Amino acid sequence: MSAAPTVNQDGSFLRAQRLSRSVTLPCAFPWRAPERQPLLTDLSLALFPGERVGLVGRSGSGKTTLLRALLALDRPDAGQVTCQDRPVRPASVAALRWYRRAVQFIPQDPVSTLDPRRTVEALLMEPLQQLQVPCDHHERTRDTLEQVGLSTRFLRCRPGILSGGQAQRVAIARATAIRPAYLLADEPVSGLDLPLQVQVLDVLTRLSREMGMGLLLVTHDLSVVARTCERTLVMHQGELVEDQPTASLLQNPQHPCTAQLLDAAHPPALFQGLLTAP
Ligand SMILES: Nc1ncnc2c1ncn2[C@@H]1O[C@H](COP(=O)(O)OP(=O)(O)OP(=O)(O)O)[C@@H](O)[C@H]1O
Repeated sequence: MSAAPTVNQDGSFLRAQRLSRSVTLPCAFPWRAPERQPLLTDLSLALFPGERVGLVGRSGSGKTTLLRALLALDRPDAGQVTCQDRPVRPASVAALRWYRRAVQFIPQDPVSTLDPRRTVEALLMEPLQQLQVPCDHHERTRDTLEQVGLSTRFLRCRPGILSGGQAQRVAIARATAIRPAYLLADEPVSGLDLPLQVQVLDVLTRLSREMGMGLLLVTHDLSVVARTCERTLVMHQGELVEDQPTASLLQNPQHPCTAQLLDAAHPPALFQGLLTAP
């Protein structure tokens, strides 16, 4: 397990305060004033060290927009993101290196981000080199591959020969090799079949426990957070409408949109052993 990360004054690791962001919609009529569409409205949240938190909401509710603000990929119109008592906003690669070491990201369809020309070893070494992580990069690469349940014989392979589940594990290993204090994952299991979803979620949970790593898991599927997350946030039309321990949220949803998500949640496979450790 890594050393406890430095936190904000309020004990949180990552904090968003009153974030707002809107975009101007294209208008077909030049005589009309352009309309603004709010994407995030006065949104605040705090993520604590080692916590596994789900961020759910229907398609278009603003989850990815929030994630991009938390990752300093977009600048909000108002509000601030703070990590380790330092403001986080878009900046040069060098200026954000400290933050990229602390907070890593798994994008939607992470397998498509693996360069097919490179070996698994080169893919895992890349973030360690780019972020100048002070450790033996070969040793870290081997350890991380084993942590995600893959043999080191895969080091010499290229992504093309890996199965979907193996490639997904390599993508997770790329994000966790630097030992981030927090991992933000955008729909990391969408597009996988159910047994593979379970496998990948269990790898993420185990890594979070073993490394003391916090996890923000974005999904529209409540059964995914039921299996993985202790706390769940619900977004609706750019606002945070619920923030509850996952168990109480599932038993007693407060917002109509949470109830709708619950109705649409995946059939029982992922709910089996609900809220018990995988
Ligand atoms: N740059 C942009 N310009 C215009 N509209 C945008 C822009 N970025 C996002 N949107 C709109 O903002 C809303 C929120 O989008 P966002 O991708 O954050 O939702 P989401 O909850 O992640 O959806 P999904 O689950 O489908 O990925 C959507 O209506 C989207 O069309």
